[in-house]
Amino acid sequence: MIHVENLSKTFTLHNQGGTVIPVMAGANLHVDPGECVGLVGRSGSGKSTLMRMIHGNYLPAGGSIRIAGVQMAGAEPRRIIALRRDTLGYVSQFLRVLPRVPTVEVVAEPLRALGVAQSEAQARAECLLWRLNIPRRLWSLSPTTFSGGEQQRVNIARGFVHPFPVLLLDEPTASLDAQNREVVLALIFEAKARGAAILGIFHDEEARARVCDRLVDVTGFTPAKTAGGQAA
Ligand SMILES: Nc1ncnc2c1ncn2[C@@H]1O[C@H](COP(=O)(O)OP(=O)(O)OP(=O)(O)O)[C@@H](O)[C@H]1O
Repeated sequence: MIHVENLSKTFTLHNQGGTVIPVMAGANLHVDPGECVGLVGRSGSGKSTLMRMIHGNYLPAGGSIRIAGVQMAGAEPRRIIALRRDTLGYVSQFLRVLPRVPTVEVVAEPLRALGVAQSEAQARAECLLWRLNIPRRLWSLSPTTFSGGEQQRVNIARGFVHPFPVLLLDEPTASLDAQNREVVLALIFEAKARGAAILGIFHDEEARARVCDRLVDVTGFTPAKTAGGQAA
């Protein structure tokens, strides 16, 4: 479902004399349906950068990213938007929402974008908010004033409300207590069981060991390591 081949990335610092920083070269990975792969590597090795390229936020310098058969690198924006709507779910660490939109609508929005009827979208959103222990009295309020852990759970509910075939998870258990962490791990197991291909960054080592089938060390994709034609 996710196929990354010979991917490279450079950042150009336009406000610092156009300095070009190579951060990744020769990155290869794949994630099959029903599999959860964890990205590991020291801080600054490029885990988030790789995830953002796969989500289509960062443009690679070279190489290929195919998701469910679609070539992401260089795809037209409307193709990327369509892929994110149908196929590619993403749970980032931070919730970004429009002010004044009630929490239940924030969670139901991915279903509404797919044309799911309002009543069904709302019911599915409420079910996830209930599973993730967001108090019912908060469902009609905007999540902008919620605690960090509550916002993260709203983000997770939004990412799991539609059975996306591909899921990118950036630290999904980072600010959660033990009980909610178990709920998130259960959601990940359920997604794997229905055949989702999942790529995640988990600093929570125990969570990583429990849900990941394989680990990919991004440190192997740093340009210094791949210089001279060494395989990554
Ligand atoms: N927008 C950007 N502009 C310039 N450099 C960037 C940008 N984003 C990331 N980098 C650089 O790319 C490298 C990889 O960063 P990245 O955030 O992907 O690492 P990471 O492995 O996710 O780190 P951590 O585990 O600390 O979150 C770092 O050296 C970082 O400074």
